Amino acid sequence: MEPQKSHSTTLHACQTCRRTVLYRCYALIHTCGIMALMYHHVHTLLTENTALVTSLLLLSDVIQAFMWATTTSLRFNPVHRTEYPERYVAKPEEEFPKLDVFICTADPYKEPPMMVVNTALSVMAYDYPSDKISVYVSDDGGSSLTLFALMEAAKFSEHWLPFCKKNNVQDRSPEVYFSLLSRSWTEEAENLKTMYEDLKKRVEYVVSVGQVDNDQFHEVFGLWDHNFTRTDHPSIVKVLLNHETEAMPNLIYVSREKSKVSPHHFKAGALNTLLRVSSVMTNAPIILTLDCDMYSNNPTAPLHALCYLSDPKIISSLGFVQFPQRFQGINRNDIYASELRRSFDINMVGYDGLMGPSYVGTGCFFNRRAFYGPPAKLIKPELDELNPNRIVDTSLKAQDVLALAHDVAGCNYERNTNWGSKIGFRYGSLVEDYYTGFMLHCEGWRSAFCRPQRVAFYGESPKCLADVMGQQMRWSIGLLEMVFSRYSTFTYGFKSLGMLMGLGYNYFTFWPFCSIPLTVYGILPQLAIICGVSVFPKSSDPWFWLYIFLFLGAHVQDLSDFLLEGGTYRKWWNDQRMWMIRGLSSFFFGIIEFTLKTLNLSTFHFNVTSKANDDNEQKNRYEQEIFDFGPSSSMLFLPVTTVAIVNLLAFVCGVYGLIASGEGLVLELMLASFAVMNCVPIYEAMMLRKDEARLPKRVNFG
Ligand SMILES: O=c1ccn([C@@H]2O[C@H](COP(=O)(O)OP(=O)(O)O[C@H]3O[C@H](CO)[C@@H](O)[C@H](O)[C@H]3O)[C@@H](O)[C@H]2O)c(=O)[nH]1
Ligand SMILES: [Mn+2]
Repeated sequence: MEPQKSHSTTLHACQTCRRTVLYRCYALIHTCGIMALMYHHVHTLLTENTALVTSLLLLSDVIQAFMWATTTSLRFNPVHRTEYPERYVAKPEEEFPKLDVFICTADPYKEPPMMVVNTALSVMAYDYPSDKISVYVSDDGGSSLTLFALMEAAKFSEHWLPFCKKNNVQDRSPEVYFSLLSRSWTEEAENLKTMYEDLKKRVEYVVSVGQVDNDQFHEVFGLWDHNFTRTDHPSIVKVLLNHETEAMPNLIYVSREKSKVSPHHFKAGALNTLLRVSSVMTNAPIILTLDCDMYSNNPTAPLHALCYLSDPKIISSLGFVQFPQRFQGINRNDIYASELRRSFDINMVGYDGLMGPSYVGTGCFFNRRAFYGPPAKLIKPELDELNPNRIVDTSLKAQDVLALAHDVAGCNYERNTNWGSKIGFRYGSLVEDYYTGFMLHCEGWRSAFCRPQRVAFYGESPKCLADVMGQQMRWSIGLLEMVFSRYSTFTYGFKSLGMLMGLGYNYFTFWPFCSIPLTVYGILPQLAIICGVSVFPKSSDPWFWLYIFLFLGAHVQDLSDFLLEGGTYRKWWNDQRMWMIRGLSSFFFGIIEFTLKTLNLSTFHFNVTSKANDDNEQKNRYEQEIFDFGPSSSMLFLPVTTVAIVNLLAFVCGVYGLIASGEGLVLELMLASFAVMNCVPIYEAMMLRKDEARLPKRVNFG
């Protein structure tokens, strides 16, 4: 398809990917293949005496077919967009809208305060009028250490921001900038580096002793007395930097009130608090949400987002502009598939051609209005001060403004209001990001996927398998909460979004259910080999070729998606291996945890993923691409190791059978071989390795 002609005034263009036609044709063929397979199963079910096995295979294949349909909806109209920020910059500065940045942190030990500092500094230093930026940091850990670090950051920013702008520095996270040693330093840079290192020492010292010297800053830190705990404390709002006194961004520390008896809704609750506090103080029409590890790597990111968010033709229904999540320090072949290419790139391009990408919790610029009801119907909040269209003309340091800011950060504020249901980030799922984006799309908001050449944000990804599994288990539970909520992607989703986008949203919510086919295909045919019976058609049977075709078709297309969106063959291989491991651990236990949670037998919290990188051995293992099962390998790995062992046994039996009788169970054996190839790192960890990150015997043998 021809690229859209871009006139010199248009700020963005959109182009359909070239693969589209081919993909649509293939979809038709694959659909026929799936229907044939279903016919085959039903026929077998009715005519042969293998009810249990066939039903299990049928169930698995129905789930896989649905999964394939959801993926296919995202291959229906993939698009690539381009922005022209240089045209935006040509505007007079007065026309640049105000920008409120939200940064969430929750635990000073899993999320080191220096990380928060770097993220905050990197966005404060945006190529954007400084006095239009306000950075709000939400600290759910209620930690004086984080506040102390941010006070230091405020002081340092007065040197850092002018330096970046004067020298057109591209890496505006000081940690990144100063770690690039190959530069030839100017004296100015050298001085700043010393200043930064002193700051880092002070912050890290405070973190290591666990408290701030109370005598020195009694006025501020006096709040942290012996009654203060992270789960029980009053609301704190501190203006650390303020552009009324100088041409600097605002920097505001917020720790909402917590009490053990009020629900706080984890990150969604924190974000809603920031929505209100920022409304009261600055009420910028554009909001950027970030996790504390996601520092800015591209100083022009806001301009890219504004190419969409300022376009009068689309703004009335444009809810948000999502940037991909990218991670720093991923090892060469990405052994844990934590780049999540399918989630953060491939699928996004697909959604983008429908209604727009889902919200992924970080690196997203919102239209503030989107949090207050559908495009055509503003839902008024309970206070006039929270109205998204209000123009703020008072000082954010005025007494009444500060008093109200503390009020709206109170833990009982949301009682009997629309917050979390009709207004703001939505409650009820541990994947508050996916859920909120879904609800906004259902209301009629659209979104755009923005992927500038220079990556806009970099974050941390888990560096050991146990952490990856923990994260994905939390997601699985959150996704199941969505499936079984009133606004299920299955029912409400299809009704509100139509067929393609509805299917697209079910792609993720369906993840946990994939543990069923993975378990069945990981055990059943293998047991069949061991017992010497067949579950799949023999190689002389024409149905044999249908299996070959479907397997190859699905895998080759998956690989092609991967390569077309910038992946490599090795990363794809690791990605599909992780899919198997995740399916047998995170998704599997996610279903169990969710069931327990629904029956009130367990409470699963938002366990924050650790971003601290201080374990050198773990770091080394990661860099050498050695699977790290963590020091205390949990039950989580039991299904994976069981499947690995069963497959190895089946493989040996199968090969033996083939040699002994000349004719074997070809499909079953092919499947077992495929699984064995995937399980190599697991065998190594079980049998060959001696280091502390191997799998302990306890997990090997139950
Ligand atoms: O009670 C809480 C719990 C978490 N967070 C913050 O939420 C963010 C995300 O937490 P993290 O542990 O990093 O989760 P991930 O699994 O890495 O995050 C992905 O998945 C989450 C949903 O499960 C989304 O919120 C994230 O944006 C998305 O990157 C962090 O900044 C936390 O500080 C809070 O503010 N309050
Ligand atoms: Mn994260």
